Amino acid sequence: MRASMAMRSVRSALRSGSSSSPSHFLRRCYCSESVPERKVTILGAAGGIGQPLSLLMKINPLVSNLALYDIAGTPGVAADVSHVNTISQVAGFMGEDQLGKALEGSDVVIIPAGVPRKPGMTRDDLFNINAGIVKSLCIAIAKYCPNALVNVISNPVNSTVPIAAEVFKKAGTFDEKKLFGVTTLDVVRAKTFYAAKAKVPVAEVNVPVVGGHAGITILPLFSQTTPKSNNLSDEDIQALTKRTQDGGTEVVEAKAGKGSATLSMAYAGAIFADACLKGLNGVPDVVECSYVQSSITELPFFSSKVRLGKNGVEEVLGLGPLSDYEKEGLEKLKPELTASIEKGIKFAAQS
Ligand SMILES: NC(=O)C1=CN([C@@H]2O[C@H](COP(=O)(O)OP(=O)(O)OC[C@H]3O[C@@H](n4cnc5c(N)ncnc54)[C@H](O)[C@@H]3O)[C@@H](O)[C@H]2O)C=CC1
Ligand SMILES: O=C([O-])CC(=O)C(=O)O
Repeated sequence: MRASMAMRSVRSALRSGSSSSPSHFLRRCYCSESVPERKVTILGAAGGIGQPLSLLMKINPLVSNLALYDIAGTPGVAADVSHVNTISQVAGFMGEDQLGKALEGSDVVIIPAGVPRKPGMTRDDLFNINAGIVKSLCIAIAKYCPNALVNVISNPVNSTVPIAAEVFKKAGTFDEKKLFGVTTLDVVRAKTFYAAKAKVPVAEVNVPVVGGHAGITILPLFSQTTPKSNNLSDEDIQALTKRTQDGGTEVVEAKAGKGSATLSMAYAGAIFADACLKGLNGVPDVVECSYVQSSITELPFFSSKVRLGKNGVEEVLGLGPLSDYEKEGLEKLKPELTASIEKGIKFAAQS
């Protein structure tokens, strides 16, 4: 009796677009309902994010094939993850000559490849190394799985997504509906910090986070939070905004030279990839924030809520009503975000 109730709730979670519920996400690993075959490839799978993300994708029942690629270390990660008794088949790929095989037939490619920050660095300080890594991986994506949805995690996301777009344009495969910068961790943080401050159940909290993914370009819209709390002052909202903007730095400093967020990022990346898979599978009303090609502001790339569907982005949703504080934050972020976008485009054009 209890088992059949559990299966019913698992099945309804599979159908529903509420991809952000952690309990649904974990319970679904016991589900055997038939869903389309889907291949997910992780590029950078042996890294700090890549390993836990590989595990989380292994327990996602929407995944039938999981390809784990890195320049080193993937045989061990793949062997380890492959012993988890869930339905997906796992294969490890190592080195550039195996990249094509890792990508072939992929529906969703997740890119956490690249170097992370150390204390004192900005995300933009990673540009010189990560821009080239993302570029070369995107050249391979254009060749081997041009129709895949691409989830870019590698920083600086504000620039690496425009780089990916330029690579795909050059290859003639660009589809703006299929390219995403993963900003889910900003949403995850905003929800966590807000729930703790407002003393509301964290699982019920929703906060859109718009703009980009670095410092002041991260703009949480706490005025649109649900459930609404009336016990927070303007100062509280400003402090929550700042903490969300500095969330990455908080982790970088706490790790004291041993990298940046990996576990919470793997969780966030798994939520976003799950939302992409649900959209591909035709689940209605799947909405997540993501950094995409956009016309909701004058900036060519912008993060906002997007509705995901069978072809990727179905609709880029508008910003909704903003408080005066958020309007000010929006204007302040535009010059930095514009410069990061231009830097990415210029790099792709020159290299
Ligand atoms: N979008 C977001 O919210 C977040 C983004 N990040 C970013 O994610 C990236 C990865 O972070 P970590 O996993 O902590 O770093 P890490 O150094 O632990 O792992 C990176 C992995 O990428 C691999 N790699 C390097 N070049 C590669 C290539 N050409 N092809 C395939 N794999 C390659 C490395 O071998 C390594 O295993 C960083 O750029 C970091 O800033 C981190 C946290 C949050
Ligand atoms: O802060 C970093 O370098 C990693 C990152 O993007 C985040 O944790 O949001």
